[in-house]
Amino acid sequence: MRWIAARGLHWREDGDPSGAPVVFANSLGTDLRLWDPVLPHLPGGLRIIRYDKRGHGLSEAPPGPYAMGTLVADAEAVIDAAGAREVAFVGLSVGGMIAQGLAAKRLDLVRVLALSSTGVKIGTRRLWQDRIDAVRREGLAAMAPAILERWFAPAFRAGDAVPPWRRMIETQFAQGYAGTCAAIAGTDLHSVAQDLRLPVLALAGTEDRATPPDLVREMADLIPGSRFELIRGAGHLPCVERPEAFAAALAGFLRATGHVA
Ligand SMILES: O=C(O)CC1=CCC(=O)O1
Repeated sequence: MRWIAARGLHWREDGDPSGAPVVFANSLGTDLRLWDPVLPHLPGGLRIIRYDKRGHGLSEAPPGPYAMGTLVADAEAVIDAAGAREVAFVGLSVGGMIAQGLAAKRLDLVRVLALSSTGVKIGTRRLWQDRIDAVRREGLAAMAPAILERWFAPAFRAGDAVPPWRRMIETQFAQGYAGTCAAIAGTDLHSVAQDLRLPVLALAGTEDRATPPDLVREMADLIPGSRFELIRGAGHLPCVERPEAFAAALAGFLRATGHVA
C-alpha cells in the first residue's frame, strides 16, 4: 500500500517491478479493486500500477466539486510517485476521460492509451446534477440497484457475482461520488481527442447502457489511427464481466504497440 500525502491518494503496485508500466484508472463509484478480475489474465513482464481516484476507495474524499484538471493532476502524481515514464494508461469511463486529458497534457508520461467504456463527453449536465442531488439526498446504498443495472448486462446480474460489487458502491464516499459527477458534467474532450497523437485502443461492451458502443465509437472516430473493439456480452464494466476477453484485447494491443514482448 502506497500513499501520496500531498494529494491524499492511495495507490499500489503489483506484477514485475522492472516490467513495462501499465497504470489503471477506475470509474465512478469503484475503487482499484475494479481491476482484480483482469490481472490474472494479463501477460507477465508488466508493472501494474493502480490507484483509487480521489473520493473513492482508500483515497481521501475532499469536498467537491472536483475538476477534471484535478483528476488528471492526480494521475500525474501517481505516475511521478511510482517513478514511471512512458506508461500504458488504461482508463475506464471517467478513468478514460482522465486518460485522454493526461495524454493531452503530459505525452512524456504516456506511451499508449486503452480507453474502455468511455467517451469525449458522457451524459448531460442535467443528468449529472440529478445524480449529485440523488446521492446527497439518498446516499449510495439507495442508488446501488440503479447503478448495478447500468453497470452489468442482465445475464451477469442474474448470477451470484453481483453482491461484492454492490458492496463496492455502498462503501464509496457520497461526497467523492458527487464531486466526481461534477467533474464528468464539466468535461467535453471533443477537441482534445482530435489532437491525440499516440496509439489508442477503444473498448466497448455490447450491452453497455451507460456509455453505449456508439458513444465509444464516436470518440474512437475522433482519435487519429485509433483501434475500436467490441467486447461481446459485457455491459459498462467489461473488465469485471468478461475479464479474459478484456485482458486478451489489452494484451494484443500492448504487444502490437511494442509495449510488451
Ligand atoms: O453511470 C454510471 O454509474 C457509470 C459511469 C458513468 C461515468 C463513470 O465513470 O461511470
